[in-house]
Amino acid sequence: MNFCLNTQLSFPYKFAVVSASTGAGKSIPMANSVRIAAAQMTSVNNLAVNFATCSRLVKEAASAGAKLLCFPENFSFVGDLEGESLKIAEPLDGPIMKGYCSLARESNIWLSLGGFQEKGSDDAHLRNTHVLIDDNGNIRSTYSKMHLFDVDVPGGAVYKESSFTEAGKDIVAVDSPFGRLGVTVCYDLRFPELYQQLRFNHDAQVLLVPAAFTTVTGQAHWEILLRARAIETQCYVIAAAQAGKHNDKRESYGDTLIIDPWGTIVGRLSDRSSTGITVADIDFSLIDSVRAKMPVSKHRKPAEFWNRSV
Ligand SMILES: O=C(O)CNC(=O)[C@H](CS)NC(=O)CCC(=O)C(=O)O
Repeated sequence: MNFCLNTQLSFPYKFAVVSASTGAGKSIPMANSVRIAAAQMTSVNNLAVNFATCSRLVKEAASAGAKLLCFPENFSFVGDLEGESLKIAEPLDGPIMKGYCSLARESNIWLSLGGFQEKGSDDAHLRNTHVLIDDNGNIRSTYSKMHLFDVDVPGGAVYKESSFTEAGKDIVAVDSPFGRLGVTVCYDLRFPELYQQLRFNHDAQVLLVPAAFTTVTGQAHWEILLRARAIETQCYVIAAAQAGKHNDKRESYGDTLIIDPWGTIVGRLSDRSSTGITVADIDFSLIDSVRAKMPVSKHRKPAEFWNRSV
């Protein structure tokens, strides 16, 4: 086993990051860290095709030593026509989710499924639900997207997510081998208060932001927003993205990113429109050192400070 030494200069002081390599070119995570991966894909309106893609990416992630693979919003289906998503929406104990639970169990890997079309409270609505599955195939948490994308994208399409989707109301943070995960979806990214809650009231260390950003807004805002969330919360951010043309009407920006708590991009695919994975090690000592050197949790004003009558 040989050791490769790479010194990360992104922090205000030099520190050596030593990662062991197996000699076969595959490094293994440092002592106080764990390997994760984020997937990028172009989901289509075919459940079996998307499941096959996800299965292939799971194998890639597992062979890279990742213990968690994060998939983007709409991983299992992107509708072509109006209402197609509603037709395939299922409950969490339906065949679609059962298939992904088996995939997690058989591959011995945790899966973050960034936006499952979960059957809603009536036939006209679904929930856009982020499902976290452990490596035994058990559902560990579900979070339904809180902020719905009702937006007239400048120079792009008009979206009305609330016309077919019910908004979630619950903030979800869950303990895992990858730290305490703050669970969100896509458009939530634009609402910093959710991430402030996840960090400061729910002790999140790693924020999950699976998405299907439009090409117009992705070009303008995707990386900036993600790096801002990582910096202001001092958390890792794992942002698995839909990429490329889903059909003749819909295209996603892509650019799957993994960002460390200092705001440094530590994972990215070279082609933001390709299908594949990017891998990074969650370094818990980096989270602790960033937070110790810049104790924003001690410096921030309490809620009552802002609500006081002046
Ligand atoms: O369509 C679905 O099934 C799931 N929902 C989505 O993918 C929605 C559109 S309806 N997309 C976004 O939220 C993109 C946000 C975005 O692009 C931004 O915030 O800039």
